[in-house]
Amino acid sequence: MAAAEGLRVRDVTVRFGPLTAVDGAGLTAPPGTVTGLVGPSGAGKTTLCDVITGLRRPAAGAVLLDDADLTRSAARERARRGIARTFQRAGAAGPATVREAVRAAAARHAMTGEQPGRTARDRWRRRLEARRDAGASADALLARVGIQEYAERPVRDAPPGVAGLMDLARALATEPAVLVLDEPWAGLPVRHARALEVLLRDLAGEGLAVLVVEDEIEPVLGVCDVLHVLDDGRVIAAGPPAEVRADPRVRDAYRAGPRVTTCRSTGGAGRRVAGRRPAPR
Ligand SMILES: Nc1ncnc2c1ncn2[C@@H]1O[C@H](COP(=O)(O)OP(=O)(O)OP(=O)(O)O)[C@@H](O)[C@H]1O
Repeated sequence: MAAAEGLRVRDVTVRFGPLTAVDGAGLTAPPGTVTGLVGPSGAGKTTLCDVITGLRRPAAGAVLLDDADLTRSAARERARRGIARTFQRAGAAGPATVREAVRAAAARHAMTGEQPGRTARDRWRRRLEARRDAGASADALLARVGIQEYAERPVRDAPPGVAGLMDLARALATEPAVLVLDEPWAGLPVRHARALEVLLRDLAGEGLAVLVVEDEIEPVLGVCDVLHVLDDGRVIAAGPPAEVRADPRVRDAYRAGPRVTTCRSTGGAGRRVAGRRPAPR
């Protein structure tokens, strides 16, 4: 069997009408590694994550996981193969508690994920056991991401940072091989932010390929092994975080000032101006 190579994204291009949001971008996120993807607002990071997770079909390029080409696979198939994701605006509506939301993810995974076993009967028995244990799994995951004290709160009342960690717990409930985290530090109090850094390192230590996406370089500087910088849809630098931060092209990209982009909320008809970003210090 081929060695696990993790996630490989090659030459991806996405267009929205006349706008090229992602322009031949590529990156790798190997197992056992925290990989960073940063770039000024509007650079194309979320669109690239959508391509990785199967929510958007690219005009060109490929997404590979180990030796499988997933470019044409549906989002559900990618999730089944172990690609999990959290979103920028996390959380869910409805009356469910934080614990119930995580338990439901664990129960769903118990019934749909791969289970070891020699016979179909063995595998079915394991599924039922895993579903029965989903509550205990949820409690362990909530403790792992550090939000057990919010377990009985309705999801809709969870502060944004807690909702993000709940989404992370739900993603971990699927026992992923690749974890794509879109702005995971948004809204997190300092205590949780530091704990998240440690958790991401631990997850990589357990063999996961972690891809963490942020606008700014600073939040990911201490946690990533490799950093990619996206600007105007192109990867302009990749390598060790400190070297990438010092790269003049990266400093220029962050200094470039407001970026005029096509506005999502108007279906591409309007324009918006992204805020000025401070250059990395
Ligand atoms: N559905 C869409 N229709 C039209 N334009 C879009 C759509 N989605 C994204 N865009 C545009 O594509 C470009 C890249 O957007 P994207 O959200 O991927 O950037 P980003 O780097 O994730 O930005 P942010 O950090 O602000 O989320 C932007 O110009 C954006 O306005």
